[in-house]
Amino acid sequence: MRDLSGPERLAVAREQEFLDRALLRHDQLLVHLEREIRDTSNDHAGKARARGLRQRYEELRRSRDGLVFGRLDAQDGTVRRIGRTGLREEDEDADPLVVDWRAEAARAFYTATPLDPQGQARRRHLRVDGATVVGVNDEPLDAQSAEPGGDIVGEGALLAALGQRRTGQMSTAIATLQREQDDIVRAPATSPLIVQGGPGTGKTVVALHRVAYLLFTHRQMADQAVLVLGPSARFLDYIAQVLPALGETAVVSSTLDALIPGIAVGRAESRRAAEIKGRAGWQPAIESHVASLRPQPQDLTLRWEGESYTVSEEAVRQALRSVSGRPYHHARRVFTEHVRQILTEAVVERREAMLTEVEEGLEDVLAVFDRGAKKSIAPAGTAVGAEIDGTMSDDEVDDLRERIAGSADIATFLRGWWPDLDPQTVLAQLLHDEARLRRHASAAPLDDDEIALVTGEPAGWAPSDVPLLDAVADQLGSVAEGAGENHGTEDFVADRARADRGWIYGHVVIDEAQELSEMQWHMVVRRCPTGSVTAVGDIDQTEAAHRHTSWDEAVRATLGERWTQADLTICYRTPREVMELTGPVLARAGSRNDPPRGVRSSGVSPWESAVDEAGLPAAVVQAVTALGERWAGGTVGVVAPDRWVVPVSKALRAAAAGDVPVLTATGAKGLEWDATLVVDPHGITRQPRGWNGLYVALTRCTQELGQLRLTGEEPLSFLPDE
Ligand SMILES: Nc1ncnc2c1ncn2[C@@H]1O[C@H](COP(=O)(O)OP(=O)(O)OP(=O)(O)O)[C@@H](O)[C@H]1O
Repeated sequence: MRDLSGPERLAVAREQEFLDRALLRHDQLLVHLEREIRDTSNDHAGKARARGLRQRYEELRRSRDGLVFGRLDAQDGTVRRIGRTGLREEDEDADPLVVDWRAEAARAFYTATPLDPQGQARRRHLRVDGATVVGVNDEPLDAQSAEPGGDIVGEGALLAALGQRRTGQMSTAIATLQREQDDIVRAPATSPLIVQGGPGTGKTVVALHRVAYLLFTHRQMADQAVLVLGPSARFLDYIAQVLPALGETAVVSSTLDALIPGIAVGRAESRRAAEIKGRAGWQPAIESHVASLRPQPQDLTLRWEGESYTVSEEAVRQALRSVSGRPYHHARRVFTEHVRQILTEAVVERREAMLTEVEEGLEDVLAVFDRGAKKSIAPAGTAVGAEIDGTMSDDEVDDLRERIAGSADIATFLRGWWPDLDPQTVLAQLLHDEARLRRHASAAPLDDDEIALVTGEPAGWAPSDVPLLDAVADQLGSVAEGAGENHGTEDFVADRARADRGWIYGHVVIDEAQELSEMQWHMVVRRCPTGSVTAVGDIDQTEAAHRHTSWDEAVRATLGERWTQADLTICYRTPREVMELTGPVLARAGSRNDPPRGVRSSGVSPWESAVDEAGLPAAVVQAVTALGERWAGGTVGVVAPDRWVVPVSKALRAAAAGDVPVLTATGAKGLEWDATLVVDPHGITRQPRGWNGLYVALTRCTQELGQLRLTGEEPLSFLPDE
């Protein structure tokens, strides 16, 4: 620990005193909550209350680490402590002991600057180790302290956080969120928001902190859960700690490939196939295909209690028309209701006709009696006449309706005529039948080559089939009534949501959103039709097969004009020395954007060296070993073109060079290490969208970048600007 100056030592002692008090209160509140949970009643209301209390307990328990990390002194002398969660005093009317970082009252902590002090005089960041305050960083917020262009908030604390060794797990940034990030975290969530930012600008940080903020501010979102979509399982692993650390449990995180319960991707695919199958034109094609599978109008003859009843073709047509906008199985349910109603009416009508006949016959008989016996035995209006007056009572009709509704024979007959369908069979029918494909894809026709490629694909599902399956499943709807509606009995809403393809989420967050095809966008919108979506990404890092080079192109087919864009401009991860290399690479990737501005320097120059093919694996082992030693306690990652991944991994394993990941640029998306070794950078550029891939590879390090190129290739650092 460094020596503290006199004033800082005094400040540390004061903050320690406060932290001790806050920790004591924290522990008291936990005990109090435990007692409350134990004492809740066992009825429905009690259980719901206990669920809420347990959630609060969990949030509070996890907030002990980082309980207080900041302090804001207002110009009027008011002092507020900012922490991971809010803590109230015993006296309910008193000001809170600690303000939750997500509360409006904490906002100035992230946004006040000397040029815009928002009534504040000083911001203080606490450096805390366990339960001990080890230092403070103070930042005066008066106009004299203003620096031109100074847009970094709490610079000392931020640089200390950024300079730390990476653990392989992302950590929270609640103490040092920057102004442009905070604006996005707290932006309204009523329509889609797209956040464009270069590598390392904190897009993932912003996305995850936004989830925590939204769940805190809009409690109803916690009942619907929030969906977080990431590019790979490795990436989801990397961010897995952040939301629980922020106290959030109502979150489902997934890749798009794994989002449909029961469907697993079983094969890879060509880029061409992925591009073709990602196009928005599949949506109308699938709608048209599924619509064509509905039964056609015809006379339907049903048997009821030994008699036949025919629902005319015209009546069937009308009933079909009235359900045309609904998903296939849902439409069948409503259609079945119609038919049962028609049958009930027909049975009633026939009964009544029969009863009328019986009554008329009886009257004739009575008349004969009357004439013969000269006396009346059943004058009109007596009990006999009321029972057999040609109409069925309401109770009788209700009973009939119920029996028809419960009739297994009628249900089986209608299911035979309008059968259950499953999404996988229906999609396979479309994909492997050329004539059908041409017919239904007429709105966005595929050319002959494209048709041949799609119909010739092997069995099993590739990633681009998943959104198609989802679209089919959506058009079909669920077979069982009530499925897909947001209810169930599991304790955690996330478990219910995860198991239900049709779940509607309160909010959806997409990381690396630039990779989404149009059909994947459809899949997202289906899960949140209100458009409460935050998508973060960098259009310049796009590697996916689609051809979009702007957000507008990427989302026009699904979001239309209904979205706004926010930008992140400062790179927190990659040191300035490395960012300076990326300008020409970005230009070659076809971007018109400048790389983001690096906020910090690592003081380590990026390096490159050349090696021949045969010697490359050994050279990687040597370089990785050296980097591992230099960044001991941190992490090293290798990014290489496809063809080098296996040989380089083998060489590292054989040399027992530690647990160093060797990934393609695609696999490295969103990840970071203290040091990155980029292997055969020219090889990376020769892959499709290779310059974008190289841009990803170069921007993964927080400290040091090394490159091993093949002998004879130009050093990338000497690339001319284009
Ligand atoms: N305000 C902040 N305080 C502390 N650390 C931050 C802050 N913003 C970003 N970082 C750190 O900077 C690094 C990059 O952030 P992040 O991964 O969110 O960037 P990104 O924009 O998603 O990058 P990429 O496009 O490369 O995936 C991470 O280590 C993150 O913790």
